[in-house]
Amino acid sequence: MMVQPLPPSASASGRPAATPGAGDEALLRISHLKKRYGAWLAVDDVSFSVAAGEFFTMLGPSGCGKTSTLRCIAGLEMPFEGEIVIDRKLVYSAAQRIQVPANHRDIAMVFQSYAIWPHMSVFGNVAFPLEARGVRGAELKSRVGAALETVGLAAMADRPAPMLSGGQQQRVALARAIVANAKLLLLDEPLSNLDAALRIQMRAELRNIQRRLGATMIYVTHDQEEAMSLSDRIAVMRNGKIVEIGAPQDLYHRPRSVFTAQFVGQSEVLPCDLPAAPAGGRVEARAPFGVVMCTGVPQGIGPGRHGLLVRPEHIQILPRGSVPEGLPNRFPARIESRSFSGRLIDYHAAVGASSLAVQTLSTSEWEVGAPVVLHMPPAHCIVVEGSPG
Ligand SMILES: Nc1ncnc2c1ncn2[C@@H]1O[C@H](COP(=O)(O)OP(=O)(O)OP(=O)(O)O)[C@@H](O)[C@H]1O
Repeated sequence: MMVQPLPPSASASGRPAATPGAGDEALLRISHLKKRYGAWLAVDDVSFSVAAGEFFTMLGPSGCGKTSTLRCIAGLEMPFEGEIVIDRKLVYSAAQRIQVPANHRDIAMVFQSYAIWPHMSVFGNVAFPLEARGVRGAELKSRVGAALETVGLAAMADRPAPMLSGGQQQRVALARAIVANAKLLLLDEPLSNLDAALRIQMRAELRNIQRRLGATMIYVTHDQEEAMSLSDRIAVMRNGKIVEIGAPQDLYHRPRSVFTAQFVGQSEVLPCDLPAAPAGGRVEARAPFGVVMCTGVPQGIGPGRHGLLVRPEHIQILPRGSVPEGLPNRFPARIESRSFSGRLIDYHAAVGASSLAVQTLSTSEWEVGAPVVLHMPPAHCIVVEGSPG
């Protein structure tokens, strides 16, 4: 293994070393990673593992440290603390003063800008990483052909790179990344320069390619829909730290933190008070408009100020006067606004001094000003850690 000594300023973390042990199946393991630009701490104690064949996404707002973390994995940035292990090889360790150069890590990268070479053909672009490793002749032809086949560009091998659409250029970049069979594919907002329709089409293609190849992908995006549709697991990031890691469904339906609840799904979170700790997975939360029975309570939440999340599609609008007796979480409300978008209608309803977003199928319509009852099923009333700002 080629090892580049770290400069004398790189310090040991003092934490227990996180080297891979016997039976460790993670393809990538990052432990307590920190990266600074001058005085700015861009990556602040980031740790996670990614299994072989997993599609793992770092999601967060602009400037939260996603790209810096990805570039540390690639060896394009020098952290100052922590460890990175790729396929059981220690490629970075502050404690052991190890920094394996980018070209000696078993990775390939796809950038937002595609970074394909305009003076080369499609074939030339995809062949480049193999030629750099000494692959020639029939093997080169067949491996480039297979990569182009995978991304649907086999018929365009001879076309000059500038004579391609944005989506086709992105496919070339993807083919170039997969052609060398690197252990780990790193993708930094690869779809963000494409128009909306093509982005959605490429999402599906990317996921299919990943599944077919069984590739391990680390993906960076600030687009929560993209992250949810592509990923096996998502790390939600904020201010250089990981807030929460989970499967898309879990982060959407059972987020732990106010930040995740708001960022994933773009829902409002209301302040609430828990007078007592949950018992048997149930708790009564005091929201601004009344007491809400919640059964969606993450473990470890205690009494005090928290956030209450009810996704708009989980709130039912019922006519006043015909609400079944004994139905929990019924609140009189008035429709404030409505926005028709074809299959769905987005409402805002005033409940006490609060305004709640409600989304229904357009098969049921309510007029602005209509007096209604909002029903919030307890299983969809989620208490999250932290207080909305
Ligand atoms: N080369 C650099 N020099 C100085 N500061 C940098 C450099 N690169 C990134 N930063 C800063 O580090 C922080 C994290 O940047 P990073 O690019 O990792 O965030 P990001 O989450 O990927 O953002 P985006 O989605 O906008 O790309 C930001 O505040 C950014 O301004």
